[in-house]
Amino acid sequence: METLEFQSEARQLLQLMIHSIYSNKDTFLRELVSNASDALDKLRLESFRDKDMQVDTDDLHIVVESDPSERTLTVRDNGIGMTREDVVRLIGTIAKSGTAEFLKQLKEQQSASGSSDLIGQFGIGFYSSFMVADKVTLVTKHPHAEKGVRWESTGEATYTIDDVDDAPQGTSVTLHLKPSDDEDKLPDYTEPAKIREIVKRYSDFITWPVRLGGEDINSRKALWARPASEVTEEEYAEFYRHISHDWNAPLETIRMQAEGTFEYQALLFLPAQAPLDLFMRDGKRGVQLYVKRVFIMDDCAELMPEYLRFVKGVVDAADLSLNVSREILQQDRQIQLMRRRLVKKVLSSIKSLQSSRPDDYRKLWGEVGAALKEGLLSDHDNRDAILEVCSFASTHSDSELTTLAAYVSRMKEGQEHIYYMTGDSRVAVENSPHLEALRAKGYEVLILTDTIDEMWVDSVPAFDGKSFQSVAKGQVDLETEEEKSAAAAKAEEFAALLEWMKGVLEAEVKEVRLSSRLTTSPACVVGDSYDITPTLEKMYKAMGQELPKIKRILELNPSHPLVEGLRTAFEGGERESLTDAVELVHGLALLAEGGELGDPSRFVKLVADRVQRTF
Ligand SMILES: Nc1ncnc2c1ncn2[C@@H]1O[C@H](COP(=O)(O)OP(=O)(O)OP(=O)(O)O)[C@@H](O)[C@H]1O
Repeated sequence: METLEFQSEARQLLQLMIHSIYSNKDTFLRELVSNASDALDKLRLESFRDKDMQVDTDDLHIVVESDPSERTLTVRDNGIGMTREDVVRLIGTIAKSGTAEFLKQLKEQQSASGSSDLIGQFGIGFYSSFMVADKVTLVTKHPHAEKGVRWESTGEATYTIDDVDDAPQGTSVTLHLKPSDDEDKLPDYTEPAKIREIVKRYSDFITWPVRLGGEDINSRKALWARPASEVTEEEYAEFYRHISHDWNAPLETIRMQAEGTFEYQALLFLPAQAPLDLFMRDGKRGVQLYVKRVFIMDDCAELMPEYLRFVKGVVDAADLSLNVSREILQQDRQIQLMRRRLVKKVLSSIKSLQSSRPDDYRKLWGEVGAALKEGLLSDHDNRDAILEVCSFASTHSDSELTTLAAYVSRMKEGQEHIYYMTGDSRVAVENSPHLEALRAKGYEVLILTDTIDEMWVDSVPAFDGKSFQSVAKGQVDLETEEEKSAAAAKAEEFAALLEWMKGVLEAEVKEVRLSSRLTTSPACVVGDSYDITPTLEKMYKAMGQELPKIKRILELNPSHPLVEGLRTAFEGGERESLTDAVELVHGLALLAEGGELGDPSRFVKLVADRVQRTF
């Protein structure tokens, strides 16, 4: 027999369970039944794939047994079981993404209010047994392992692990229950009526029989196969928890049914809270594939595109083979058709949420909007539908986001484009000089600060016939004919200075020109229409991509006294001290947009030098 230590995160979680004041302790049984059900799914699937595997799949089931005199409760399945390595890895450590984050939140919340209700928002799994038991024994056997394994722990720092010669197929988990105690809200879990009640409440839809005293106690009716009118909100919520491990109720339930040549039923959920792994590299997609009520696979990429990875649920197709593989799914035209319909349905559900339950829509957008926007790049067919459900910050309101339709409805007479500016933060964008002329004209500007925004704006041509125009790129055409001819005259006056400045700043900029976007600032830097933005440039560099230096354009405000002064001095023949001044103007323009200076120490020296001369 070996004694091993729990990994430190696992230990923390166990301590939380042992000392849990979480009021709903009944849920431990749901977790055990849910694990058993997954193990049965896995065994059946393996046996389809590996015909030589020596397993008995005739009567796959879950048994719950209690012994009031010993005060034990056992949940047993004849599923896939675990090898010794599995037990150490799966039970001794917590590999689940988001656990560290959960523990951190829990600590913060505990220090704030002393409550631990957050436990209820996290899939707590096997360890939840320690809410009700002071010792847990697990015996398991995997079909590929010669011997079984016996694991035991009191939930303190260590557990023991030992070989077992005669373990049956599958897993049994035996809880040595704490004494029942009404005060501590700890009912007697050895009582059959209590067990029956909990299984009915949480696990009724489990596709495998759950047996108690030789009797099946769950109805096993797949929710998606029952008439919508018969399924209660609670049942949907329980099912959602079972498949998503999200303890919040779903924000929206979507049902779909297709009959005819290719029959399928879908039950999908939109979350009230983003999955913890939404932006993690190995994050999962949430749709499971069933064939005629039989679980086939998790995380089915062929059914839901990546940008909709927050959608959880089940698709049950009637006409596929139980042996269906990912490769087959990828090539199947019917599956592609089905996926297209599922995507359209999800997008239209979000759209109707937007109009019928705007608060819920806003909540959803806040949680998953950044993922949804990825679809603007990857899903050209549905681009318009995605644009319709997008919301953005804008100069119209400090706190409320706007849809594009609302933006368009507020467009000023003569305004042709949807103006936007990308940047690191709202403050940086709002204070940037690029916005000045648009502000003066009363034009609204979208403020785009998500990383993904930098990318989709370049590839999405228009919304409702109005093209997207960056206020920090290209020429911003805001002038009337009169203003244009005045500007042409000004350009003439400044031509020599601009040419000379371009020479001075040759290493930094590709052009110096007069601006139509400035009203109060002396200068700003802008990109050409097809140049990548400084933020994107930084991102590519951070990913290790070598890029040629991207020169931008310096724009001057001809009515600013500083710029006027430059011209006067230039015409007076001044060159040497003007060179420094030109460098300073360029540096100021970079700082004003929240950008980075090429050579900060030189800039500081130039400024210090100027300041000194004022004494
Ligand atoms: N009855 C069982 N049979 C086979 N494997 C099991 C069984 N119970 C647990 N396991 C294995 O142990 C792992 C950890 O279980 P645990 O309940 O802690 O987390 P989980 O089920 O992965 O996630 P969650 O708790 O969020 O549902 C499972 O993923 C599974 O691989």
